[in-house]
Amino acid sequence: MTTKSSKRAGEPADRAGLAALSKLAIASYEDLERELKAKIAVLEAQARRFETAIDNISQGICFFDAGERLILCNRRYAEIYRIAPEKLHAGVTLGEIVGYRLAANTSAMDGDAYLAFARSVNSGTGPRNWPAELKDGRTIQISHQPMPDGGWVATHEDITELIASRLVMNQHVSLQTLIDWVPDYLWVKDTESRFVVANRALAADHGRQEASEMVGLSDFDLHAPKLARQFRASEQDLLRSGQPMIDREEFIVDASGTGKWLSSTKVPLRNAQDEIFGLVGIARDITARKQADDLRNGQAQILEMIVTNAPLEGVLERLMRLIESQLAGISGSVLLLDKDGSHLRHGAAPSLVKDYTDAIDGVRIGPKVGSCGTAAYRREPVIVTDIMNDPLWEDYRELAAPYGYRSCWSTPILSHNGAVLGVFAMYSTTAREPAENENRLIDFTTRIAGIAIERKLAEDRIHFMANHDTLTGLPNRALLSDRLAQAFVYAQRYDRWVTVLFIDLDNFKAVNDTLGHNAGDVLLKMVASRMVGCVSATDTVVRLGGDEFVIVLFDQVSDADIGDTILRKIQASIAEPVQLGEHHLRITASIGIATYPKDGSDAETLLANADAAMYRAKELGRDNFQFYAPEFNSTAQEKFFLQEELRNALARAEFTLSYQPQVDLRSGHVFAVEALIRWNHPSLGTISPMKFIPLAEETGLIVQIGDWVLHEACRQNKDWQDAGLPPIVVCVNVSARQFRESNLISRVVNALKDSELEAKYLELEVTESLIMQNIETAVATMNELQSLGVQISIDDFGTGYSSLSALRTFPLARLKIDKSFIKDLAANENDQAVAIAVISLGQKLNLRVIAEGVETEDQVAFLRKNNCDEMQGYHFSKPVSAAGIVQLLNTGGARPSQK
Ligand SMILES: Nc1nc2c(ncn2[C@@H]2O[C@@H]3COP(=O)(O)O[C@H]4[C@@H](O)[C@H](n5cnc6c(=O)[nH]c(N)nc65)O[C@@H]4COP(=O)(O)O[C@H]3[C@H]2O)c(=O)[nH]1
Repeated sequence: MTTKSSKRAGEPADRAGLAALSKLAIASYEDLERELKAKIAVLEAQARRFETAIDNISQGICFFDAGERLILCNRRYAEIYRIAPEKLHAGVTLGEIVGYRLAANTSAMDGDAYLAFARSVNSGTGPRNWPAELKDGRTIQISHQPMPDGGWVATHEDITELIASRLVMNQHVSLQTLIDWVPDYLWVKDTESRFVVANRALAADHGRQEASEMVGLSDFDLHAPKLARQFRASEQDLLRSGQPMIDREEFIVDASGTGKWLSSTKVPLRNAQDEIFGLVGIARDITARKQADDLRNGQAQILEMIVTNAPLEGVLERLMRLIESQLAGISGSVLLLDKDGSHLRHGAAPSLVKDYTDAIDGVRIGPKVGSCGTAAYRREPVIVTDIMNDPLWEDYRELAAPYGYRSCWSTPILSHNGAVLGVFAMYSTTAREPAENENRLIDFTTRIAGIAIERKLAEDRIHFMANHDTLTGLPNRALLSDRLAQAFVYAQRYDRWVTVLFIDLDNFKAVNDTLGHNAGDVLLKMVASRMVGCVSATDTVVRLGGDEFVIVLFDQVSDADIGDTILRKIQASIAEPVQLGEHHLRITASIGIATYPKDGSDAETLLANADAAMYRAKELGRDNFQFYAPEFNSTAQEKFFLQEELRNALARAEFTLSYQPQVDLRSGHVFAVEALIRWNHPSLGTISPMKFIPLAEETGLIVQIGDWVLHEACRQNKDWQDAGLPPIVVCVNVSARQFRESNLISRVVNALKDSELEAKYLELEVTESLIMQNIETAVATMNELQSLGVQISIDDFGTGYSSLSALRTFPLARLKIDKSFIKDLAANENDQAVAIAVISLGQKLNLRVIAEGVETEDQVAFLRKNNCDEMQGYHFSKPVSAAGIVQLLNTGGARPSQK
């Protein structure tokens, strides 16, 4: 414009100039045009680059002028809204574009609403961002920037996928969060058993801070190779078979070194094509439950051990192992109270160092004896949290120090009635107090240990009782066989002898019967302990039962020593006087001796032979000992033979009665006879009642035999009377067994009835010991007999231990001084004293007294001098036949009975 106006003003002045000017102008124009074209080319290149750039950005972009006309938009904008690009030329209005979008279903709202919204946005001065959700379901993020000239520029970005992936991301994040909250292990593994997903619990227990650190690891990175191989093998099986693994119990050791039991479930993962592409796993820590199960099972197992009498050491050791399996870093120990009640002995401590347990074995209980000795002393738990500082450990610290034991919690083990049986202790190598679960286990353990120990003690007691005599505490017959077997083995090995003494107390029965069982028991205990005192610790004193004892003398060089030493010692110690209440007595023994191997090479034979020797000693007057000789066995055989013969003797009428006269010492008249039985055996000849009456008592035949004697004596007496002889009393011996028979009275009545003898001519002789067996019944029986008119006398008086007060209540006619006191009457002051005492007792009780076994004139003189009423004995007459009595009565004269 400036160039054109200058050319018109200079034309009239210079045509050449004008031409030149024209040339110049043309030249300038061409330059200008060239210049402009160049500039346009540059601009066009820039615009192309701009358009190319705009067209190639991932966002849609559009420029609008103030009149809402499109200045420019890129290809992406057209794509986003699905509008043909040619429609989006410069100048097209926003309203038209909204129309295209409505048609393409790419508008977020209808046309007017959209225009109103766009204008309101554009009325602001600042940029705005919003997501527009198009009707076709996509989401477009729009950034709107108003321009100063009233137009605007906006970018449009299709964020549909982004949102979707964010959603996925969010889901993923929340899933991780979720599984991280789960206290169980959760994981997903690929087909190579590598972790793809893991939760925090799994990661943390395997030493990883973040769950993501587990991704890519395998079990070989977490566990020992063996365990990892197992896991891999089972997972590969699962992946191959497609079979899930449900609740399998697995043991692992985590990164802290703690062992854990897991209950694991693993399930294969399948894709849409049903192909397995991995597995998902969940594992729950069941260590606590497993421990509780183990505890329960262990407890059941231990109780079973207790019930089945497993050795106590085994039970306690199992118990210690059980509690140690429940607690980390704890060693258990049980100490048992020694029999002496003041020391603790090693019971079980499988995890304590042996040198240490040896050192404390036998520790004395007391107020300052570590934890255990003090706990037993105080009978209450003693919790020492630091051995190194606790005053209770002052004297024992050095023992524990080398092994690092720092705390020791001891609890006394008590019996059901509160007696201390031992101490249970838990040792820890850290100085601390027991935790709650440890306290529970202490309770549990002391209870179980108490049951086990008590049971063992009871079993020991039962075993002791089974093998020992309860009264004396001596081994019994059951243990005797064991001891003899041991003794034989020893004797064989070392070429020694074993000697068996069979000991039977003389007249013990009389003590028992007259002084009562308590006195008898005291005597037996005393004798037992005396015998134990006579032998060495390796020998055995056994009570067979009753008053029979056996002593096994081990390790004998020869039996020659025995007679001089031990035998006399035993005899003397048994015979030492004994004070039983008010009674002072002396008991003797008959002893039979048999020696292994010469008298028997097995227990049974040896004992039988010692027994036979003892019988021999009895036969030889008691209070002596006899060495076994083979012929003694014939005595035993003879006894057996006699017993058999005795059974037939009544039927074969082999019994007769002899009668021994009884004489009044003052008048010299026979006033009674004692009926004495005789057995006339066809081949053995006459057998003494001393021999067969005890056999008859043993077998019970005495009842029938005694009945026969009663009938025969009454019949004979009545015969004598019927023959015109002066009436006398017939005395019949009644044995203990007969006296106990409930029908004794009726038998007596029958005998009197059958013989028609008046009751006053019958006297029954009973022994003192017989009455004392059961005083009340005896007195009742005697009263009944007395009411029949039958007299009663006490035979063998002085040998028993009747108390005077009891004697007073007996309905007696006579006392008979035993012939053992009469025998040495002249020389023995003791016997004289007894005889005088019995005579004066009779006088005091208003009873007649008869002395039996009177053989000499001296004895008669003594008895007369001491006012004894009557006598019986060889001095006057031996027992004679019934005919002999007739003769005697006819010649010697008889005086009538006083009754
Ligand atoms: N050394 C000596 N002995 C004399 C003298 N005077 C009599 N004897 C004996 O002493 C025994 C007296 O009888 P026992 O003490 O009742 O002792 C009797 C009695 O306990 C028992 N016995 C005898 N017959 C019977 C009977 O029918 N029934 C019962 N149950 N026992 C009887 O047998 C025992 C022994 O009777 P036997 O051998 O007949 O012995 C009789 C008699 O022969 C004497 O001066 N010196």
